[in-house]
Amino acid sequence: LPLEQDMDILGSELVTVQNAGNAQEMHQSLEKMRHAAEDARTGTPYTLQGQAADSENMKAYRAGIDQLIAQINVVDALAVKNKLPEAKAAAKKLIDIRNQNHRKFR
Ligand code: HEM
Repeated sequence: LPLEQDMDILGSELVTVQNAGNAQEMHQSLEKMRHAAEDARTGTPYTLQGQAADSENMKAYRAGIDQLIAQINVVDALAVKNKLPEAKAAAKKLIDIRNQNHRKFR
């Protein structure tokens, strides 16, 4: 998918994660977020168009996506243990990671 579409999926699924009424619902949205992030990892932001795939900026972009995937995995590990409040607390870090990376790459 185009990067914007992956980002739209991240955005709508993040809302579901934050408002999930049970851990299973949260888990399903986190799987969709992980899938969208993995696809976004293969894309190029508009701000970096024309830069080589192995440029420092593109490496930094993929490192930001990897940081997001790592935190998705932290949240999901809590969700599959049915620790909903802890998972929601850990999901707040997803927003910090989004904001930091949007400042750099969006
Ligand atoms: C949960 C985390 C995130 C959410 C909810 C999110 C959400 C969004 C949304 C809604 C957009 C606008 C898409 C549109 O124009 O339709 C966007 C754009 C963008 N985001 Fe994210 N984002 C997240 C994490 C990240 C991360 C980690 C990065 C980079 C490492 C990133 C890079 C970008 C870029 C570059 C754009 C502009 C689109 C482009 O250049 O093609 N985002 N994001």
